[in-house]
Amino acid sequence: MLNGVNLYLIGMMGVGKTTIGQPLARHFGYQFVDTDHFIERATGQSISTIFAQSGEAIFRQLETATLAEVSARTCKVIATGGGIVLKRENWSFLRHGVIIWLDVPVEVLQNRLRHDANRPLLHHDDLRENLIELLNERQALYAQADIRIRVAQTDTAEQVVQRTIAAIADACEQKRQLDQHLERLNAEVPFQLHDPNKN
Ligand SMILES: Nc1ncnc2c1ncn2[C@@H]1O[C@H](COP(=O)(O)OP(=O)(O)OP(=O)(O)O)[C@@H](O)[C@H]1O
Ligand SMILES: O=C(O)C1=C[C@@H](O)[C@@H](O)[C@H](O)C1
Ligand SMILES: [Mg+2]
Repeated sequence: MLNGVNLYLIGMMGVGKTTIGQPLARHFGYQFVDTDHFIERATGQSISTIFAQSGEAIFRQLETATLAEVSARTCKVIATGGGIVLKRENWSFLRHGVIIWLDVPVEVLQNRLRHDANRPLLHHDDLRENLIELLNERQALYAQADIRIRVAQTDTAEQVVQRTIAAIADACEQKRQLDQHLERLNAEVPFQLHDPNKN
């Protein structure tokens, strides 16, 4: 169905990109890659340590280099870092594949991330405000995805996976129909070259 085209999962910290990406990859017979994990393995440092010792700008450079490397390959489900949408350059890689936004309400994220100490951009003294601020900055960027999956408080990971698979199938079918329609149009109205000898 996908012909090797990569799937990119985008969205805020804690939306479930890593959790959903693994079963999604199994379903399509794809390999799962997580850009955060890739960076941690390549540098031998945790994301928190990279932020603390080298700063966010260096982390973002590593993130873009990682995205470039994995985008050169096919048959991947790629869980991206929550901030991947921030750099325009990253979109040229994301657009190589199908981009899926996992859209989860702030209240749900707040619950999931309450006890998480591994995300350097989270301030636990006012987690809710912090998440709202980040989301305000990024919402319009996430919305550029090809597919938006709205996840409710009660949705299990398995339900989200099944809904995502169905949405990908729909998107592929729409693309197939559009291609077929364009092919028919091309056959009906052949492109005519201008003949300079005819007035
Ligand atoms: N549908 C779900 N229902 C309940 N819990 C979930 C669901 N999806 C993910 N979780 C839980 O939420 C937490 C965050 O999920 P995960 O680490 O997959 O998010 P992420 O998008 O990869 O975050 P990050 O951008 O920080 O890497 C995990 O503890 C995970 O088990
Ligand atoms: O939302 C973000 O900017 C981040 C999300 C995480 O996945 C990591 O990539 C890092 O903590 C930054
Ligand atoms: Mg993750």
